[in-house]
Amino acid sequence: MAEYVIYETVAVLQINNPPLNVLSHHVRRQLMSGLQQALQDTAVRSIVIMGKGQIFTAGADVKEFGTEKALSDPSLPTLVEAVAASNKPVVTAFHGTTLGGGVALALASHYRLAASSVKIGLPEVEIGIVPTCGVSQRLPRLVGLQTAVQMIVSAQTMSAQQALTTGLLDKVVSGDLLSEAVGFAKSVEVQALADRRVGSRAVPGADTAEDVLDAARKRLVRRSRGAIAPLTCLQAIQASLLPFETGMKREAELGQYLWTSWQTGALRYAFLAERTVKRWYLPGNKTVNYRTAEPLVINSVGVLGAGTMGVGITICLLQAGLKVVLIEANKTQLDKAVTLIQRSLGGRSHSKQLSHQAMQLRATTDYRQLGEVDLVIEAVFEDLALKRKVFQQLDSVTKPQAILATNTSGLDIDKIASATQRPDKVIGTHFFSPANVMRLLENIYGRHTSPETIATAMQLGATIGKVGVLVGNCPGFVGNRMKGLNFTEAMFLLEEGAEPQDVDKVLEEFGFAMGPFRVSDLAGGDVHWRRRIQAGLTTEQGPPPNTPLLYRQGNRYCPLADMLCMQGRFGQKTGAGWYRYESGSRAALPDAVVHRLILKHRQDNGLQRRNISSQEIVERCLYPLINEGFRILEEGLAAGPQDIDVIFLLGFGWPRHTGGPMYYADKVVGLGILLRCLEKYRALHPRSAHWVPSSLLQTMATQGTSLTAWAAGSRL
Ligand SMILES: CCCCCCCCCCCCC[C@H](O)CC(=O)SCCNC(=O)CCNC(=O)[C@H](O)C(C)(C)COP(=O)(O)OP(=O)(O)OC[C@H]1O[C@@H](n2cnc3c(N)ncnc32)[C@H](O)[C@@H]1OP(=O)(O)O
Ligand SMILES: NC(=O)c1ccc[n+]([C@@H]2O[C@H](COP(=O)([O-])OP(=O)(O)OC[C@H]3O[C@@H](n4cnc5c(N)ncnc54)[C@H](O)[C@@H]3O)[C@@H](O)[C@H]2O)c1
Repeated sequence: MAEYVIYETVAVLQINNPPLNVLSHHVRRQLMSGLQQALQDTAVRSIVIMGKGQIFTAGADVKEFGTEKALSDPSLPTLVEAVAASNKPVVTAFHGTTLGGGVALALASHYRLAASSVKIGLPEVEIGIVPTCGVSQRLPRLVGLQTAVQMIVSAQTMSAQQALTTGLLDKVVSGDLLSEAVGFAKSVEVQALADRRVGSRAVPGADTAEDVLDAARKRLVRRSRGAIAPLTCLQAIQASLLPFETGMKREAELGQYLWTSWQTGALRYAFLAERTVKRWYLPGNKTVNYRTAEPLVINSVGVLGAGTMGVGITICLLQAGLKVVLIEANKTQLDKAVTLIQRSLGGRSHSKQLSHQAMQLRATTDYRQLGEVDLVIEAVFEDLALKRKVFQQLDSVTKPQAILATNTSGLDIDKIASATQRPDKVIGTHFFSPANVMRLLENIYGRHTSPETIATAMQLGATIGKVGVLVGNCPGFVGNRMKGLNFTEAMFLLEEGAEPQDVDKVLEEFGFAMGPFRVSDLAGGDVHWRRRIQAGLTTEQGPPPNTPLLYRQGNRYCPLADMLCMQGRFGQKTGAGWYRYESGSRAALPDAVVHRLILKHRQDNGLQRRNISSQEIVERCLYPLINEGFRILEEGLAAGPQDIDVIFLLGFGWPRHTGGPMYYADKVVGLGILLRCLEKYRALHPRSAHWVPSSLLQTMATQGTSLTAWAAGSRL
């Protein structure tokens, strides 16, 4: 709702729609009637618009998008233009987070003032729409093209000081916002409004417009990777160079184009899915959930193993203000890790300038130092016997109530837990590389993991700024189990005629930040090699005795990745993998050694080379992965498709404008087409079981049920 209060000659319209004052239809209706009342009331000489509670407003109600309510009268564009047309000065006063439609209201107003706490942003591009309601036309006129591009195309937020400097704000106040706003409104009641109407101004610095727009266009073409919103938003900003009314028409056209594109649906789904997975429950037992299970308080954490992951995990924990005890068996590695951690926290090692966070780190080779920690995250080599040994040690050195978590990429949580006397306190906390950058935390519960331990791991994720997703225990869990098939098929494509750079290029054009072979080189090919050795698929010397080269454990098998690892080509960490890397550079350069290895492998095994289309590369690399997602839902190892999609959006760089693998299958490909495609490849590749369609998918495709509808009833 919106409240209407008169302060002498000032009418104050206060949005009151907790928690985020979003501009839902009922709020818009009340704002509009309040505005009309103020305009008709002759005693009223100025109007203030502001918000009650934590923030001014998070903008339009995203949950109304795609429903009639979003455009129900008064739509947001109508309300905003009514403010712009006011013949009484309108002052918008904002505080806290102010986003989207809230900025539109402010730009249509004659004056803008804000509390110093304000954070101003235009996240529309992130949900695949143009910031319409005049934002793309008025903002450049107020702050110039460069700043408008940064705010609209890159969704960069602005602080109060920046907003004042750029001219977005007229005043920053530190006292009581309401009284400051009323006082300010009174002070401008006699001012002329003509030059206060932002739409009537020219865009400052228009003479360099083409350079600014060109530079932005070049950057976006490189970075958009199939997402249409950023370039469309840039076109809308470009229209601000036209006369205002012409520009407004162009903005509406471009707004309609994105509003009706499938990508905005996918981006909105991704936004809401990240929030939905926070409301976790145990698949198969809804009584255990985020409301019923109480997390333990965690103040100090032990990290075991100071390698690639241990370092990233430690940085996250320290940045969240937790105390960390870092244990590493190899003293040289430990010292290297401490230097890396201190550097990334902004301090220099061995100097008084260590940041406060870095001071919370204790690094040692002595396990006994873990005696007082509340939780331990183990990140030693991916070896089940070794992990069971260290969990036994942890069981004896840590306090009985401490939680023991493992960062394994896919080993059996129950097997690790059974090495301890406290399997109820053992859980998988699977970070993604680089652990201090990737926002995902895949939490894996075992057969005995208690609700309290699950709640603690989920809370830990939120504390360190990660999005926690709860999944069940199976080889590779959800992420790596599905991703493994993407990599398996990518290697088969090499046997059949492609080069690593061909496959990576197609998947990067599809929208992935990196293709499967570049990702393998980043994470280290040895991690998954250790897993294949653990699974008995290969050995450090090659195929296990009496095992065919191209067929293992009942399935077609490609040994190319093993061959690279046997040569010590683990990727970036060894300077060569599927690509070669010049020293100090992360640029992946095609490598003749790999080309020759693939050629020889084909010749030695009578594998015919053929041309492979981009469409086939997309289908072969993504559809088995999606099919495996359906199997995971069937097995009850994930609560819903959102959980799987968030894992891929935040853990594997799945292109956000396609919503994630399950949404993409459901809304873009179509389950019927997906099923037929799986059946086609099943016939072509009978020795790969991953082409057998999941029965859940078959049921849905034949019954014409959508996955979203299937999942809708299941969330808490
Ligand atoms: C065919 C005809 C075509 C006509 C074409 C054009 C018509 C145009 C008509 C509309 C014009 C719109 C114009 C305007 O420019 C558009 C916008 O304003 S778009 C919205 C912009 N705002 C956002 O994207 C908000 C993003 N939100 C956030 O970044 C964060 O939520 C936050 C505000 C920073 C708060 O963060 P947190 O404190 O961490 O809280 P959560 O994120 O967990 O959120 C809590 C809760 O609130 C829900 N929520 C958040 N924002 C919105 C929102 N804008 N609308 C609705 N709901 C929102 C969130 O989902 C959580 O919900 P829960 O999961 O608890 O149910
Ligand atoms: N690298 C990735 O992309 C990635 C991503 C997610 C999960 N993981 C998992 O995280 C774990 C660690 O992987 P990593 O890439 O950081 O490996 P790594 O080889 O970089 O580091 C492992 C570290 O553990 C140390 N160590 C070994 N045995 C120890 C012991 N008994 N006590 C203390 N320290 C010991 C080693 O000296 C080494 O420094 C593995 O289980 C891996 O599967 C890795």
